[in-house]
Amino acid sequence: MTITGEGAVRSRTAPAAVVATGVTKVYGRGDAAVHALRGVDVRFGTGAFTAIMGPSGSGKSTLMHCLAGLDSVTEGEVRIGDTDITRLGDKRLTLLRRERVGFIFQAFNLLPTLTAEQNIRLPLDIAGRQADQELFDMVIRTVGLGDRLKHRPSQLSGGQQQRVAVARALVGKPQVIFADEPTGNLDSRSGAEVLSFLRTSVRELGQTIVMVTHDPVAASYADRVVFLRDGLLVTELARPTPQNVLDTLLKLEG
Ligand SMILES: Nc1ncnc2c1ncn2[C@@H]1O[C@H](COP(=O)(O)OP(=O)(O)OP(=O)(O)O)[C@@H](O)[C@H]1O
Repeated sequence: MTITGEGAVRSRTAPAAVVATGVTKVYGRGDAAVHALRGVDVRFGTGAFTAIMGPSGSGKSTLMHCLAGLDSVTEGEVRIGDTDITRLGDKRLTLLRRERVGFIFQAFNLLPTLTAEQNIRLPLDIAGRQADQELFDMVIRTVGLGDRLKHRPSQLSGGQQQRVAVARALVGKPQVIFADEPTGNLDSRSGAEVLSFLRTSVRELGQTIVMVTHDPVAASYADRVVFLRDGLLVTELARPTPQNVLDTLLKLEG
């Protein structure tokens, strides 16, 4: 496989932000057991934008939840930086998620009674951390929310709400952001805005992003796409385009 392009090279050569080794996940027991992940080895380079794709039921969400410490692994190891998160107790895992990981979900998960600005600052407030004002201002500028900071979520469009959620994930300077179908609830124009913003945060802030998506266009914003089938990582693409992502998916589904 030919790998060219700055982001694609960085995704392979940069020190890893997240590494999964031999990750298996079995839900249930006996006859009812579902082998959602069957031994996944994958690394995500620092400052790279990686998409996880695969047919329905291939294990994308399970993998993301295991990588983010939202679900336990059955076997294997997941490292975020130099921490093996599979060995952490609940308390330290909660702290690690709060301090070192950012999340963006399909449902924007904003608190309706707080303004956009309060939502953006909430994770820092909960962690008792001060926002880095320079970063905060830059994120607000880049995300184009300057005149919307005092609005509540119900007064914002879907695209603006998701941009608030992205800003909220970024201002904590997390080691990695996990995004689960971040454009799943958006029309294509708003989706493109959110994805461009994610790309900018990778390019300009060196943010590491791991995104699960069904959408070949969304995946084409990433530096690299890894593909799952039946709980195994089967192939990957560097410098993805909507067309080569779609072709790869069709092959996997065929
Ligand atoms: N809590 C659970 N209990 C039992 N089985 C589960 C659970 N969560 C997921 N699974 C099963 O694990 C497999 C992988 O599911 P997962 O949601 O990770 O796939 P996915 O690739 O994200 O799917 P989709 O694209 O449809 O969202 C599926 O067979 C699913 O039915």
